[in-house]
Amino acid sequence: MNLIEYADRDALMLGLANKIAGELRAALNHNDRATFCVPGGSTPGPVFETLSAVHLDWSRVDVMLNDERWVDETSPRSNTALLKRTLLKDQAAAARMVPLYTDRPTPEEGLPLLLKGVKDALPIDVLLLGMGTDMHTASLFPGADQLDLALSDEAPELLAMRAPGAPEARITLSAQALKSAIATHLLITGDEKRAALETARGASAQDAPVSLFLPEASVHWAA
Ligand SMILES: O=C1O[C@H](COP(=O)(O)O)[C@@H](O)[C@H](O)[C@H]1O
Repeated sequence: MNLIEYADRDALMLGLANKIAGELRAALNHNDRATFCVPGGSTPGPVFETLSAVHLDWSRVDVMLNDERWVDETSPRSNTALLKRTLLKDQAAAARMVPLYTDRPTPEEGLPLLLKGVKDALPIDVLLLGMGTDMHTASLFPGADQLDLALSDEAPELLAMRAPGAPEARITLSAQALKSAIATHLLITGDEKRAALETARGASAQDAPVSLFLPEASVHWAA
């Protein structure tokens, strides 16, 4: 694990956005298209805002969420709506979004309609992950109903997920799909998440799903 500590959150968000932009540019130099896989939640907004103004050939970038809450875009909990508001505008409006939500009552019913788009976008070039204080990442939650399958080598690329710590049903990329990434970054802020990171380093993937990604990840932290 490569832990990078920043003087403050502004420096973190700017530094991480610049690093990701460089990695996307490098991927586009070698391939026709690049896949950028991103978290939702409350933390990454400023990174997305900075990236949205960066000049690169966004028309060749596929942007895909790590996971989505099964709510439509009118909900303040929609990761898709967050992404449209903060990243997919300005220069980055030209990027292609890979949907992780469709208007069906449950993720099980929606998943077959989304799977091909996800498969076509894999492997991931640049993976940005978030983490909850419970050490979940994407929607790989400790105690989730399909966690064993999602962490296994037999997992499909996309799974429905329900967990005691998650208020609504979810859809998530499996660990294997996320681990296809060439570059992996974990974005965390605050003392509580820093303490959770230290706990995760010595914990199993069942107890701390984020631990699975730490060996390859650059972890970006500011208080
Ligand atoms: O529910 C989610 O939570 C995590 C962490 O979110 P944060 O609000 O603590 O930043 C996020 O990475 C994930 O994509 C999201 O669905």
